[in-house]
Amino acid sequence: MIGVILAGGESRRFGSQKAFHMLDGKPFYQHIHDTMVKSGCFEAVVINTNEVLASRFSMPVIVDDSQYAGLGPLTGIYSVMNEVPYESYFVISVDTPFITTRAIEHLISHYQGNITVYRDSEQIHATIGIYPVTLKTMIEHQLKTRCLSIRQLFDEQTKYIDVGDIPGHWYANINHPEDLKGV
Ligand SMILES: Nc1nc2c(ncn2[C@@H]2O[C@H](COP(=O)(O)OP(=O)(O)OP(=O)(O)O)[C@@H](O)[C@H]2O)c(=O)[nH]1
Repeated sequence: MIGVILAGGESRRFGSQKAFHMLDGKPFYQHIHDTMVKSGCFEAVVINTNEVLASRFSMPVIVDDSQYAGLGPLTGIYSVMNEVPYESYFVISVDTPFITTRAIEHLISHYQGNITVYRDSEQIHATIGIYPVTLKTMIEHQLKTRCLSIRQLFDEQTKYIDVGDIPGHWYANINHPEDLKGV
């Protein structure tokens, strides 16, 4: 499985690029990268971003396919599927810096070839999820037709795993600076 850190968004709500926001001496993206590597679950862990941000990372990145630049997370997933062909991809948004190895391992333990994502009582965490490569054609179709919601990929086979299975608020999604308070 390939670990994918999606880090090509605009961070409008946060006010500055979340990927580089420092938390305990490390930028968000580095926290997630270190946790994914530490989990030992991945053949490779890749950062995916847009052309503008690419040079700001301290490690090699996969840049969004220029045909679909600026279209959101689906562009990121599609670009990685193209550049790093593999069976499946564990996708994590860069604004989820508290992810733990336990949470990663738990989701993987439920994966049986269909989309597998976390959810809580209020929302589905589509960007803490596993996506098989078999979706690539459908993702490209969605990009071409500008159906840009990841949820559009979900079907009756999609598996939802409760975040409560793993204690803690490791799934906190940091969209605004205030979201960091009390985590
Ligand atoms: N590679 C890539 N990642 C993206 C793109 N758009 C969003 N993302 C990532 O997808 C995840 C979810 O993004 P959002 O929360 O929807 O948007 P955001 O740009 O981070 O923040 P806002 O501008 O405040 O909506 C984040 O990790 C983003 O970095 C894109 O066009 N390309």
